[in-house]
Amino acid sequence: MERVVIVTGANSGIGLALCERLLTEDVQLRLCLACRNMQRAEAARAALLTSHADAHVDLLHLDVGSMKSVLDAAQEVKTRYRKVDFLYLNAGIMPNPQVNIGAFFKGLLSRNAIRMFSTAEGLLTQQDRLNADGLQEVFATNLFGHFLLIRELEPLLCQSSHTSRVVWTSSSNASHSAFSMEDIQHRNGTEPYSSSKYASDMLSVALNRQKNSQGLFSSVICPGLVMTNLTYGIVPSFFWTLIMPIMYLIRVFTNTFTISPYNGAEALFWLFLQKPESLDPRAKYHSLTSALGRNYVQPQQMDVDNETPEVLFAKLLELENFVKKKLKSEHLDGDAHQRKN
Ligand SMILES: NC(=O)C1=CN([C@@H]2O[C@H](COP(=O)(O)OP(=O)(O)OC[C@H]3O[C@@H](n4cnc5c(N)ncnc54)[C@H](OP(=O)(O)O)[C@@H]3O)[C@@H](O)[C@H]2O)C=CC1
Ligand SMILES: CC(C)=CCC[C@@H](C)[C@H]1CC[C@H]2C3=C(CC[C@]12C)[C@@]1(C)CCC(=O)C[C@@H]1CC3
Repeated sequence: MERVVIVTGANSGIGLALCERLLTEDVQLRLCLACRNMQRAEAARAALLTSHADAHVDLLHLDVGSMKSVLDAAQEVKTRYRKVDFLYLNAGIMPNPQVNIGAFFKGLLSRNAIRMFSTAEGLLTQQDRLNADGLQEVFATNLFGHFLLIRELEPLLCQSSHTSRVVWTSSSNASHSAFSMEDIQHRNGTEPYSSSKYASDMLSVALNRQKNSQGLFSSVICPGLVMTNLTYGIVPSFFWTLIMPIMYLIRVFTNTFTISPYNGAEALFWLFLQKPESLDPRAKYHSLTSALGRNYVQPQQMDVDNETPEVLFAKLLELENFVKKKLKSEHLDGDAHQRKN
């Protein structure tokens, strides 16, 4: 039977590069691009079909930052497919990023310069906002929408007859210190991106603990520093072009400067080829590119303890209940309003 692969945020950057690589590997796949903007999704589909004319590429409307959209999309997936083999949780945002220039120059002169270039630790802050569901937008998009999607697709992902995989596009910028269990949405800080990515690392560990026995395996990757719309939002593209020679020089010292979306998708693609039983549930798989341009994947243990992931999982379940109740009551209010008029 053909394998079903769903990729969120598939219309650009690392997600689109992954789709291209998956079809090159297996043109028999049923590949589903889950995107919030259907025009961009159509364009991505057309681009994929240019190089893989016989491919089966489906489109799914999914705004992973809107809980109603996630529930509707999951319903649609359940009517279309009988199983999901791979669910790539790749959509992500970093709104209003600010680079701390002072910290950058200080870091440049310190012993931690290479670490700073690979993790951006202490360099970046963002300004988040509330979305229409009353959730912090970065948390909702990067983590909670994906959590809800997994929960809704459990009947297709947790089947004893075969294994399914979820793969999180996390980041080296995920940071334990940015995350607080008392403020999982990061309402009060200025590093919502680091917090959401750290939460995805923990959630993956919790999912493995709870769902491996039901045939569901979760993995985490970091694509390295890649030139995409996300990074062009941090520093304009002309600046990246100007400093590109310096970027290739830095690559000599840190192989985390993967730069192209194709290279960045290395770990996502590599995981597609692996048997889930052979993977380490506590590892983050890094896409790396050597100074000579060779792509490879290296696992690194995540900074996650044994208990905290379970606490986060329980908190997310609570929030799921709350959000679903709220959506239901809004729906009933809407119906009553319509009957009145
Ligand atoms: N670039 C980098 O250096 C790094 C990126 N990452 C992660 O890689 C992932 C992919 O990002 P990247 O390719 O770089 O950047 P892009 O901005 O090119 O891709 C992000 C994708 O996510 C989609 N997306 C954003 N919000 C939503 C939403 N609410 N619902 C559905 N789709 C959404 C975007 O759609 P649209 O086109 O409509 O905006 C786009 O397709 C992200 O999770 C990011 O955090 C991690 C480490 C480094
Ligand atoms: C000379 C030079 C390369 C200057 C650029 C300085 C910074 C703008 C970058 C240094 C490390 C980068 C980095 C990211 C963004 C741009 C930097 C801060 C990310 C945070 C992008 C998104 C991620 O998920 C991880 C990246 C880590 C490294």
